[in-house]
Amino acid sequence: MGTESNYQMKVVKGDYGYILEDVPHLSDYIPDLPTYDNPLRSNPAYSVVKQYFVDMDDTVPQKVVVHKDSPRGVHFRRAGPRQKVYFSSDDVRACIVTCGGLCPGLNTVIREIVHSLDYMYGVSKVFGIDGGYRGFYSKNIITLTPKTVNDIHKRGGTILGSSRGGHDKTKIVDCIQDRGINQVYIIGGDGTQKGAAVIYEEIRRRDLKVIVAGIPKTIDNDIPVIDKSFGFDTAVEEAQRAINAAHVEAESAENGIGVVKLMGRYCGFIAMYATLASRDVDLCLIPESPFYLEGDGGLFEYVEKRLKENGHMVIVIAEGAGQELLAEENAHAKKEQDASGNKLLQDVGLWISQKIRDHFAQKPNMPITLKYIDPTYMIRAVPSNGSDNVYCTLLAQSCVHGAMAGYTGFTSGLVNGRQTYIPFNRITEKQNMVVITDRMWARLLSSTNQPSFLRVKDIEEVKNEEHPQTQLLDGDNDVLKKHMYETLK
Ligand SMILES: Nc1ncnc2c1ncn2[C@@H]1O[C@H](COP(=O)(O)OP(=O)(O)OP(=O)(O)O)[C@@H](O)[C@H]1O
Ligand SMILES: O=P(O)(O)OC[C@H]1O[C@](O)(CO)[C@@H](O)[C@@H]1O
Ligand SMILES: [Mg+2]
Repeated sequence: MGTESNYQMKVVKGDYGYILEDVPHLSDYIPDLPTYDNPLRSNPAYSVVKQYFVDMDDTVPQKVVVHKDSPRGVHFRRAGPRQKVYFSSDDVRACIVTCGGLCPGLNTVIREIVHSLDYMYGVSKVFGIDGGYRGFYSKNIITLTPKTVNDIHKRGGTILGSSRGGHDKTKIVDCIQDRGINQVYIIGGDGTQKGAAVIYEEIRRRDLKVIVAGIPKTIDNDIPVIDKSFGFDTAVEEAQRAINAAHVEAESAENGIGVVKLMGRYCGFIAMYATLASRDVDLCLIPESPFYLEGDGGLFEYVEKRLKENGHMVIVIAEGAGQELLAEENAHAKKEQDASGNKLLQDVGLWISQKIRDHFAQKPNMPITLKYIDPTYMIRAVPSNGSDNVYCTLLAQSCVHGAMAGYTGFTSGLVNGRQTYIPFNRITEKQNMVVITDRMWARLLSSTNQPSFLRVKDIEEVKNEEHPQTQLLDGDNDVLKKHMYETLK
């Protein structure tokens, strides 16, 4: 058994290759902290529940598919209430901030943090930060009570507002310190969690008894380690409406083509799942799977074939797909970024629609009718559905349990169906992407019957790589990921 630690993570090694990537705790840097009995112990609703409290040694494996001789592998700390807490209810001053793009479920998470703190831990001082990170130092804070947040889960967006950019570590931590805040709940995507890690480091440098806890939010599902992000199911469901409309339009015209653009800046999860859910989609294009238009095995050839076979077709395209083709065509276009430094994309939906129209304009015997639907912001702005509401509730409750128990520098996340605390650096070190040599993409290809657009060179590269086949299925194909990152840069 050995332990290595730094500010961000404590790695505990056990027998048979067991590794616990543990999260920091207040007691790592503040000695002799008082502890208190968890108020849930005397709460009639919970005290009768057998084993309601999580055992200190409970951990959750990152990989559940193992072989006879596999080492036990990486584990994360299991989330949930602990017998002892590191805050008395009256001492807690918590704040919540939402950053980055919108996502269904943000309001549910806010509501559930406020409710969990109050109903489970008797905490009444909870504040909202207005408009993302910059709100810490440029706006007044908002008081949140169970009553004021009671109905917010029925609305899309975030009642706190959100923003990109404006992360000023010193000003943010000064504000936290000046206002006596000791629990900071940060809801946001990969960029937000990077910002949370920076805040946590600064808090630790100043030796403050302040918890920094993240809740991963990303409609794109681009955060690694976790099973999926909240709002994703809602997005897939909402996308069905656009796909249905595209299908109805396409079916009603001779050689009708419906094109639907969905979100997914660097990864095509929404497009892939929306396609699998719909069954009306004939072609799904995602950033991870480069495609080409002309020639054998190209997109035009497939569109023509599909129209001849079926008389109509539906194309779903993720916004980040084909960006390298657009860049080639507009080599002189200015490379723009948003306030957080994210690359601003060109409209691939419009582009592909025009390319298809131009192609068929040269084929007078095959006139087409193409309708382009861009529902991207409509999908992001809806309230979360039932299953996402449950997911948001569990995430928020787990996060509050962890903070009260003194854990800090963590993101609350679902791993293999279990709530866990994940160190920030595991969440921020890379982005989750669709692995096109994985089973899920193969399932999509067999469902749509579209070409894979893989060139012989790509296939050879995968065949020749040193990893055994089973690792490809676990989604760890470094050769293809490297290729994808290079394409997307
Ligand atoms: N490396 C970083 N260090 C500190 N702050 C960061 C970093 N990257 C992003 N941020 C801050 O995090 C906030 C949100 O980042 P961003 O706009 O990239 O959205 P996100 O959290 O990734 O969500 P999404 O991409 O899903 O919309 C912004 O205020 C940004 O300034
Ligand atoms: O226009 P905005 O709000 O900056 O956000 C657009 C981006 O945000 C995301 O929804 C991620 O939050 C991406 O899919 C999209 O590219
Ligand atoms: Mg992001």
